[in-house]
Amino acid sequence: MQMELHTGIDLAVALIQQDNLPDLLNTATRQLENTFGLTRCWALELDLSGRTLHCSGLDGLGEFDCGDFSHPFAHVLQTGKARELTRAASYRLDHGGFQALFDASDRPRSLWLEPLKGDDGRTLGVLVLCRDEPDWQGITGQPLYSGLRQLLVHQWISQLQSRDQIWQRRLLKRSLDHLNDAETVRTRCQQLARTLVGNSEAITRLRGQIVRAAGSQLSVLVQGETGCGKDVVARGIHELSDRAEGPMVVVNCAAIPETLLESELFGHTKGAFSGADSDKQGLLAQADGGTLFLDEIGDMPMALQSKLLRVLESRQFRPLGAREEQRSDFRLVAATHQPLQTGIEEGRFRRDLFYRLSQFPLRITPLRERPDDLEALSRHFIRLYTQREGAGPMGISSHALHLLAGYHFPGNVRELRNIIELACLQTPGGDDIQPEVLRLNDLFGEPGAWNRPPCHVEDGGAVDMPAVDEIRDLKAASQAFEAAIIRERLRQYGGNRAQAAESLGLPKRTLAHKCLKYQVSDS
Ligand SMILES: Nc1ncnc2c1ncn2[C@@H]1O[C@H](COP(=O)(O)OP(=O)(O)OP(=O)(O)O)[C@@H](O)[C@H]1O
Repeated sequence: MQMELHTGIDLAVALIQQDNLPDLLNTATRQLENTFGLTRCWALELDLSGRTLHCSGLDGLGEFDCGDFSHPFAHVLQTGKARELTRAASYRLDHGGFQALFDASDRPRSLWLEPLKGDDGRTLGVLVLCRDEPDWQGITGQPLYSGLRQLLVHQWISQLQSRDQIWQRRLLKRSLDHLNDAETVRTRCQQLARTLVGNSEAITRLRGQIVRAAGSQLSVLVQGETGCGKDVVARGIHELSDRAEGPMVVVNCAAIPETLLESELFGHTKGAFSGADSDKQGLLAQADGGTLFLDEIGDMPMALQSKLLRVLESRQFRPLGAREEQRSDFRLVAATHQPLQTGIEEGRFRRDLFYRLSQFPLRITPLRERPDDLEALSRHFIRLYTQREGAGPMGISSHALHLLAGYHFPGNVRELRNIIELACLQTPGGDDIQPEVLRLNDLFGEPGAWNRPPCHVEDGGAVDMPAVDEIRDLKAASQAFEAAIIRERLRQYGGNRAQAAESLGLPKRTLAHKCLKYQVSDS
């Protein structure tokens, strides 16, 4: 009796010491084997779904579907009662998992199958005892057996509870993280809405994407028509990123002459080429710790594209004339208004560079496809104008907004901004902008928009201009004239910039620069 008490206490202590379910089941089954002289003992665990019993140690065969009555455990669970299974009956059961268990138990003469339930009726699993002596009453009738069995059930439940608690805590943490995450995204989107204005679905979605892009180190490719806000997006990414304290270096690949672009980007040493009279740090080096914004990436020459690809892969580069490689840790944001896909098909843009640039692609919807943004943007530009010029408060009438809504804005938001600023100039402080002062089509207009006699240019094409005595701003008038000529010439050459540039005696890059400046589209 004394002996049995000691054994019982030792066994109980061993069970209580186990701090996870697999160890508990393993210890309990080994104890039962040793204490009661079993050939083998198994503890099958019912999973959370209540549909499958799991038995470890059967090499991938230890899954028992509770609805499959070709193994004996389904019966035991269904009846909730313990039963004996003889060797002869075991042979007849055609279930791979059960046969594996039977084999691994040395094909005993008898098996005792006992369902285990908690006090609350919750089924935990099935206990399987194997031995060659079929007298089960001699074991299951012993107080030591029932004590151990009870303790096993108790510990099993408490392991499940603590596992539940861990899951609950993890779940709670995950949803809190998610909430925090959602809250951060929401605050950052609000912050961004001050510079990237608009309430349309497209812009709201874009703001969310920008916040996510900013939180990563991925290269971002911003695509969108001219004037739709690519620069604003790039700045937003920089300012919301953890590089915000670092520099933001902006390079317009279309505006820098091809011959200079490489030395501008990579820098050079003194004497690297004629005219290089001192060392010069390149823009890549300047962007170290910050963001490099390559605008109009589609205009980057092929030779430079390969070099850029190498830099992006290694973050290393060699200034012109230098012996040593340099390192720069920058995040790249690139932008283009031209579809790079066409450039790739025409062999002007490297496909591998395209993939490298567009790890996080962003596309800005043209303004004409998001009329919901017109009012917010107009009011934003009015506010900027009145603050800058110190003008009195101003609004915009519903008729004026209606007129704007019917316009197609080929120059996108930049064009809207110009239109609003011009209208502000003609609206007295305290008033609302009226439709009459909205000069739509000024730079992009179809012939006749200015309602003036056409001014003929040398090749016979007609360009509409205001009457000379109506001109109040010479610079604006000459620029409008220049833009009109370029537009007309591009139209003549079906949008071919190379031919249009040649016919006007301009380098292609200068024409590209002017198109950019005046928002003249190729079509
Ligand atoms: N959503 C917006 N909210 C406020 N201002 C905007 C928005 N989108 C564009 N703008 C303004 O419109 C003008 C043109 O925008 P931006 O320079 O970013 O366009 P872009 O797409 O980079 O043009 P480009 O193709 O010529 O490089 C800027 O004055 C910019 O501040």
